[in-house]
Amino acid sequence: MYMEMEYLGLLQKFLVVFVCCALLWKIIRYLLNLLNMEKDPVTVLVTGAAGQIGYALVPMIARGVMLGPDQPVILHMLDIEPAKEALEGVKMELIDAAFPLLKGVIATTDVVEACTDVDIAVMVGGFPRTEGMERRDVMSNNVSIYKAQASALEKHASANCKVLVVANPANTNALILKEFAPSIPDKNITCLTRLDHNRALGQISEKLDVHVSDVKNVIIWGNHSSTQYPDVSHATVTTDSREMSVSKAVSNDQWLKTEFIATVQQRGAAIIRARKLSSALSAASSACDHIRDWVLGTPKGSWVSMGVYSDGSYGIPAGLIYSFPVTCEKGEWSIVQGLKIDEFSRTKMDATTNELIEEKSLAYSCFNE
Ligand SMILES: NC(=O)c1ccc[n+]([C@@H]2O[C@H](COP(=O)([O-])OP(=O)(O)OC[C@H]3O[C@@H](n4cnc5c(N)ncnc54)[C@H](O)[C@@H]3O)[C@@H](O)[C@H]2O)c1
Ligand SMILES: O=C(O)C[C@H](O)C(=O)O
Repeated sequence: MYMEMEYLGLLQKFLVVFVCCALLWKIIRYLLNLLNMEKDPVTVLVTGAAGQIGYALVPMIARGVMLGPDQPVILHMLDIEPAKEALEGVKMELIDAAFPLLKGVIATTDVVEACTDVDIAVMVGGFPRTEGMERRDVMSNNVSIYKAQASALEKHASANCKVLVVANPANTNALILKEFAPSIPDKNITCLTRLDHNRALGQISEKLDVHVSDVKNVIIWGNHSSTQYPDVSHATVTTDSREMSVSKAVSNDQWLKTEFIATVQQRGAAIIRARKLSSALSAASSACDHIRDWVLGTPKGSWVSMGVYSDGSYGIPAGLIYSFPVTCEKGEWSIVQGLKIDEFSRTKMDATTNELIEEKSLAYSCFNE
């Protein structure tokens, strides 16, 4: 009898220990889950946020289109005094949309407040060219805007802040920003040519009547302007699980060398003619593609186009922000090396280089104004 009671007591103790351990394990798993679920928020600055691209872009960022569906974000939106009320309206809408990933919103006209602790800066605000305006006046205005914003980013943004310039002239604005933010690494300053890249994919997919995701490895070389060179000589298309070159699939060199190039080069102008406004939803979506691939990496076997600081690759002078084919891994881009450049491509790449050299010297001539 005594033995039996001792046995029951032991069993009871064992059960209590077992239940406690199970509970403890559940609590540990719950805490681990919590840790895994909640990444630290990334702070994203959008300048010119009250404008058209800004209005399309900020909800995409808040929905996770730019940084992924599990990445919380804090949005900093900057615009100028005349757009202050409209900017407040955008903030109200962001709050009303109740985005689960959106952990905070600042809407401000103060460049220092906007740039503080920013991890990613998307520079959409700038001075547009209006009818009858001289290129020099446009450049001079952009120099003063990008000079001030570069200094604020340099002093107040996160140490490894990644910058994407969208506002035109995008390549040269990015170069100005680089010049006035010397402590931001060259590799962190880029400009948007992904829209042109996506336009080139779109044109090929329409021509071949295939889905756009079946086409890859087009290249935009050079400036985000009508001198850019959309190049399909290394592009491929996959149909019925077979990959073949775009030039073979299209089988119309004349079209590829004339109409296709001109359509991509002039697409921005065609949209302005049609909408009486420049592209906004496609620009915003492409800006998300640019940052997403830069931060999270490009898919294996494919590249994208980014305006980056030239290191002299493919004979493009170092010191220009030029669009190259790049792959991205672990938050770093690298220019795709070793592609064969024929004479036709060389001529086109040089033409857009020359335009960028001219823009650079115009910008530098405004530095001391
Ligand atoms: N790289 C590309 O692929 C691409 C594509 C489309 C448009 N763009 C360019 O993007 C820019 C924006 O286009 P949009 O249609 O949104 O123009 P928009 O005029 O609708 O908006 C621009 C916004 O920038 C603001 N702004 C002006 N100066 C500013 C400053 N100093 N600081 C902060 N904000 C400022 C304006 O108040 C305005 O709200 C233009 O320069 C356009 O040409 C580039
Ligand atoms: O704003 C423009 O001039 C056009 C824009 O850069 C675009 O490519 O759609």
